[in-house]
Amino acid sequence: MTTIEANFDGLVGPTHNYSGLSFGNVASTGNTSKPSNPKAAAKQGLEKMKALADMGFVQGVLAPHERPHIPTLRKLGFIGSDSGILEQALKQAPKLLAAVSSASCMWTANAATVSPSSDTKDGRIHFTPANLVNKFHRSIEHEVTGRILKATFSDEAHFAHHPTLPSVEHFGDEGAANHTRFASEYGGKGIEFFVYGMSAFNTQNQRPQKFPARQTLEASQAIARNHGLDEQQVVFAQQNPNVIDKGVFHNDVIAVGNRNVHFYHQEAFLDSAKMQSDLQRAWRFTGSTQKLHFVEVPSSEVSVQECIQSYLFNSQLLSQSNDEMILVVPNECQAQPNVWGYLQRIVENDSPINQVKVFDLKQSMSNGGGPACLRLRVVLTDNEKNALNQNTLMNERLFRTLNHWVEQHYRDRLVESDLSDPQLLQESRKALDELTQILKLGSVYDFQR
Ligand SMILES: NCCC[C@H](NC(=O)CCC(=O)O)C(=O)O
Repeated sequence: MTTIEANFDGLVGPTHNYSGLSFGNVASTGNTSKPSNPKAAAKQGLEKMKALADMGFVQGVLAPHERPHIPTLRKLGFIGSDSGILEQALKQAPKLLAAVSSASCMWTANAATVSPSSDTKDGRIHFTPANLVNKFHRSIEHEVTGRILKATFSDEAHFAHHPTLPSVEHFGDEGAANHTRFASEYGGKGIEFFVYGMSAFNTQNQRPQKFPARQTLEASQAIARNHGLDEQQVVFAQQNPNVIDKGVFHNDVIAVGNRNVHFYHQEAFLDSAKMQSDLQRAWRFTGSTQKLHFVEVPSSEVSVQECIQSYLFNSQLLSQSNDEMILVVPNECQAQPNVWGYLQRIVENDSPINQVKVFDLKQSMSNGGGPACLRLRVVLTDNEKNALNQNTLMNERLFRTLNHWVEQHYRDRLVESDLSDPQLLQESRKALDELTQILKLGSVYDFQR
């Protein structure tokens, strides 16, 4: 039996736009009100998915959500027809309209935390959709995310779906963006590594001062319990509050792990030495005979600022074979001489990273979402892979179908005032209705129920 790691990328939705909704995410606030190109955004994402599928990786697609989300506007007191509601919302609360129109579910690293079956007590894969409570526009994602995950991984013999944690700051949960798994082989015993921004109940602990800590220790602990993980294989580490204050709003902006490699910045963690010794202890527990590699990038070579601008660590670290790893980076890394120089050296040196592959993801990057933000990792055995919804897996045919679908339904320019256009709502619903047929998801959207 072979066990692999699949990537499920979020397909960019038809309302992708720049509304500056994410305080603490400097790309989001820095690009507020710039015109977006949803068509180009969706195509850039599809190109990455197809390239990974062509390289032999299992690549899945997660559908975007219905936006603008009229049910949320109704909940907040807007009444009447859909087009009347959009018009009133634009007049009375344009920022709210922007929030319920965001295509932010594209960043599926925030969709859920996933624990592979070899880590869990009942031998099933466990999913917990993230409550994303720190940002209103993202806090409305989890219900439909849960439905889409269930429509993709429906077989209860293999897949367990948990409800989200309580939607309050104390249990702020941002999903896999703050979670990494280490294991010598995907199918072996692994370490689940949870990184948090603050402890909610222990107010004496250090916290960021300027920007919010989106993930709490208490949320991570609850997920580890719910997923039935062995205490000895779980490590919790605190993010450095100072880097959160510089704009590292998720840990996956400053660290990435795969199998026996942890690639991270010197300033990523509050206590780097403790992070290393805790991981080493858990690594011994897994019984692995391999070495656990710590590839720490010093501030003298690449600054935190350069990491945030280039998204060096928001890369996908992928195993091409047992001893070859490839790093998938956004082309912003080429524009930063220190970062690009570092990447040249790392592939030449005898580090476990042997190859770098560059993608143009500018549309998503301008909202602070790089290659790693766009994907949710799911470790799968052969049986689990066969049990999931096969219509969501990327191949030549699905790539062609989805490109054609984007061509037909997406606009190539969107500004904030377009969000109240009733035509945009109709276009999006029509597109999504078709998409649920392409991916055979059933009726996952409110407008279909
Ligand atoms: N993992 C990357 C997530 C990026 C996402 N950006 C946004 O939602 C920006 C949306 C806007 O500003 O229009 C966030 O901050 O959660």
